[in-house]
Amino acid sequence: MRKASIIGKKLSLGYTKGKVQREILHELSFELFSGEMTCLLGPNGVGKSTLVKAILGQLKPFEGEVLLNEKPISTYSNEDLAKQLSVVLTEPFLPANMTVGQLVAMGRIPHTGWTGKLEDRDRVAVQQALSATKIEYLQEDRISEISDGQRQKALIARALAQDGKVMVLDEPTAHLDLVNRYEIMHLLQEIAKTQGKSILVVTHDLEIALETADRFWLLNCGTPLISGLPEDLVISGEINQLLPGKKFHFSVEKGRIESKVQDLKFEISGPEDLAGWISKALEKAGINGLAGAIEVSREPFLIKYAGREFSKVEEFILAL
Ligand SMILES: Nc1ncnc2c1ncn2[C@@H]1O[C@H](COP(=O)(O)OP(=O)(O)OP(=O)(O)O)[C@@H](O)[C@H]1O
Repeated sequence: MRKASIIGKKLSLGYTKGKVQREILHELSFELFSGEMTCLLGPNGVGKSTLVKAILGQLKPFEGEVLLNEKPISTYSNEDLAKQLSVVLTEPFLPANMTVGQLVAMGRIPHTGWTGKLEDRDRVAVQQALSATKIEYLQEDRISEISDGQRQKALIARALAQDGKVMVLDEPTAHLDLVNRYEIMHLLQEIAKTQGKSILVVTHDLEIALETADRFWLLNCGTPLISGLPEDLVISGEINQLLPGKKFHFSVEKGRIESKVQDLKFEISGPEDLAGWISKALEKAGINGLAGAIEVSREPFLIKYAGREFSKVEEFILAL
């Protein structure tokens, strides 16, 4: 039986300026389950951070309520909230001289108070967090002297040391390279599974989220929040809510976003995956159509066109 740590009930959210209320999100309902990493996706400005603020109890809803472990979030004291919810923000201020170990120990503040005096159980929690994020070896290093990916892991470790059931991360992979982006998202999914946490990640990284997330929340203007397994949303086509324009769609076969008209412009015979890459390169080169068919083979890779053969897409494009 799945357990929801956070439940949103008909939430209407927005901001008040003077006496004017500006509603951003209308009557959203959702459940954030334990043991899962949920990715929240949606276009810029749709209200993802606004929703996160409400989930963290930082923004009072115009209507509806957020329940944390079945109790309205508004009834929790700040101290109790800090024991239940941990947050990793995009660009937090970090004192450069602090070591990774000290940073992670800060996660224990809700348990130790501001004196920061660690008891044995706090030290155990810090070590467990360093070990879960695989950064024990960085414990004595200064945070100004480690890489962006390592710093991100240290921030995740701090949130883990806090030991709440719910972890919320706002774009934790922004500024990271591809390998680090995969690594961080895999790590978060593993933590959700093994430690039974509810992890909510706000991200624009659709392809990595597809690989790693247990669940997607899709947010779009004026529509209810869509929650489901990423695979179900791909199969049903609901994933295209993220690409509302006419230009792009999500290719179910290729598992990535592509231009809708791309494959129609060229007549390419041969393996479909290779044809897709050739078509993409031609389009990028500004070639909108060709008279005659292109033939492509895999081993050896050869493009045949108008009686000539090319072993690289670049040579082919130069010859056109
Ligand atoms: N403190 C605020 N006061 C008033 N309006 C705000 C405030 N914060 C955000 N907004 C407005 O709420 C809307 C949603 O913003 P929000 O930051 O939640 O979007 P987002 O989906 O997180 O965007 P992005 O993907 O660009 O981070 C925007 O129109 C924004 O201008």
